[in-house]
Amino acid sequence: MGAFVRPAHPGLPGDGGAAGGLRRRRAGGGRTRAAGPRGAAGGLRRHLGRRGRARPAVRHRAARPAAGGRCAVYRSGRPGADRIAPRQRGRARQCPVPVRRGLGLRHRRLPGRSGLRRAEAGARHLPQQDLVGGAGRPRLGAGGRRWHGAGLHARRLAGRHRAGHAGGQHRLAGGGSVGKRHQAAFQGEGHLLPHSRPWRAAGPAGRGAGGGPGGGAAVLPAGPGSAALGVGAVTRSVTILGSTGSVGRSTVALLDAAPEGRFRVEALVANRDVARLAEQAIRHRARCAVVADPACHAALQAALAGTGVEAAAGLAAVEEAASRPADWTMAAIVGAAGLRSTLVALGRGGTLALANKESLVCAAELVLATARRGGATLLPVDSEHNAIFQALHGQDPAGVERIILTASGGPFRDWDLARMATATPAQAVRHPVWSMGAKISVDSATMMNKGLELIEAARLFPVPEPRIDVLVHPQSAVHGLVQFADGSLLAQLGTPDMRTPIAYALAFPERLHVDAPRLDLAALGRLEFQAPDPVRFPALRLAREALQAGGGAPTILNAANEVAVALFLEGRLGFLGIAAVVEQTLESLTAPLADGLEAILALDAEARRAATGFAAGRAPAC
Ligand SMILES: NC(=O)C1=CN([C@@H]2O[C@H](COP(=O)(O)OP(=O)(O)OC[C@H]3O[C@@H](n4cnc5c(N)ncnc54)[C@H](OP(=O)(O)O)[C@@H]3O)[C@@H](O)[C@H]2O)C=CC1
Ligand SMILES: CC(=O)[C@@H](O)[C@H](O)COP(=O)(O)O
Ligand SMILES: [Mn+2]
Repeated sequence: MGAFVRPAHPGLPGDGGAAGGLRRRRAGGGRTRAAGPRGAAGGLRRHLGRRGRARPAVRHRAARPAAGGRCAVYRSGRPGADRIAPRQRGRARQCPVPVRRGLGLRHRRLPGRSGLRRAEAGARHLPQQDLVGGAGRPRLGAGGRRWHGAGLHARRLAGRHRAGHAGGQHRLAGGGSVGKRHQAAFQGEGHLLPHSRPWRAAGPAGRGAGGGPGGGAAVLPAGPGSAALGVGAVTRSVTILGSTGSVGRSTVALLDAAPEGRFRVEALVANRDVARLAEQAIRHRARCAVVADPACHAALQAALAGTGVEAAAGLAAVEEAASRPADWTMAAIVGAAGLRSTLVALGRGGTLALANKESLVCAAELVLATARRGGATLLPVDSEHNAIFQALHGQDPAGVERIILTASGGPFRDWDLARMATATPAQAVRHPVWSMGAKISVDSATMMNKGLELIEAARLFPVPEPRIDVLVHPQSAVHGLVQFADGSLLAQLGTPDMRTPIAYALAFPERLHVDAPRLDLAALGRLEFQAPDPVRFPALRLAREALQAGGGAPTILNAANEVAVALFLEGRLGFLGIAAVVEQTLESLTAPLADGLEAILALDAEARRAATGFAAGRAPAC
């Protein structure tokens, strides 16, 4: 179908061949043709079998020594070819917009944020954190309304998970049901269906967007009975999971700016930043404040003594905080460490604003099924997904042809591979546009962030993977685009300030006033777009391949990446080693779609062990 192009990959001494492993395995190391439309995913797919098919256990493959390799790029062979059939792969497409270089726009960073934060959810923490089988398991669905899912998405989920949901009519926001038109138009992963009617305003808090009794659609905009909040006079209760981080603090800043009485804080959760957590909790008179690290409990108790704010610590306390009734919950814990609390919040209904993309990457089906079961409304906060969500607002999904995620290109956008091999943590977290936590900043530097976002988009939106593109856009003014059947391209633009997408989720379907700098297009002058470089940024390809492979591959990808990023930040792995370790881990393990939380966490832990081993086997700082 598509022409097959092989640009030379210079490789590097000690580079683990991050650019070529899966394909090398498939192609036998030689020059080959693309393996048909699904070519890029063939390596993983062959091991995984049909997506979602139950297999007894994780399989290990013997570790192969990685070697520098060459990288394949697939390009669509004819104009519009990748637009025709959902299953065709038109990858790394040439950007139709002329490419220009050299213009930058700096994001006004949040005051007080240091550039280099530790990786809170890194390799060292997560497996030990009692994520598997620990105390306080989420009460998934307990007390929640039953999901009567039988529509397109419901059936797909039920097919992959033996979750026991059956029968009934899957209702969309606005009271409609998933129709044949949707099924015909979207055969992909998408679960966030904008309704063909304009989305409606909020109903009683705590109710899902299911549209009526027995509803409970997961990632839907408001319908009757929706938990979407609006900005009316009623006080809304808010919980922030990860309140001390970059997203958490932007969320608190919106609460600070809101009129008195508009929002009330139920719970705030952090890992170890007692001082900031206590300050936030006291200022907003939170009902409770929780640190995940039990070692910080005494300090938190001391900081909150006499304030009336309840202090708690440990994983069970984090989940208890997430289970408290709140109209709106921000999921902004970094990494898969945020999965359990995200599930707990979704399981009790209400609105969940999702920043924690890793949860969706490692456990999409479970997250979405839990949201449906709980009757929760899931609103995307990640800037690109929020932009696309805005562009989809009121649109008929049948008319959506393609979605485009923009990427800044990160701090190493113009670096060659030899220079990237020398990149330090301090350089990697210095994002050219956004001010963010350390982990996501490194992800931006490798472009794994865009890979995770690709998977996130495929899970959220009714557009299959081949019709999700990534374009490097250094100004980060255009956050996401949707292309429609009539050729229209709708985009959301704004200055790079997370308060804007968070506010959209906080007030949805209305809008809050946000004191973010306005985008000055005349000052900006021009917008540049270019195709990502798959040789210098193999992580994006790995994520696409994991998405195509399905099964447990995205879980493995995410876990290996978290390990590799944490080791990089600790100075124990070179920058190029991040993608190499992820690739080696993906090659070494095969797994079907994990069925249920414990299986997902077991696979996550297995991938972390494998990734740690691969990283240890590399020369220092490679
Ligand atoms: N930053 C951004 O602009 C964007 C971020 N995101 C996503 O949002 C999430 C958060 O990112 P960001 O705010 O940058 O991250 P930060 O590192 O800045 O903040 C992470 C937050 O999570 C807390 N935390 C870390 N580990 C745990 C744990 N095991 N249990 C409970 N709390 C924990 C931290 O607490 P403490 O401070 O005590 O360590 C902190 O509050 C990530 O998934 C990221 O991908 C998505 C889009 C944009
Ligand atoms: C703000 C946000 O959503 C981040 O995910 C951001 O997009 C990261 O920048 P990159 O585009 O460089 O990954
Ligand atoms: Mn993003």
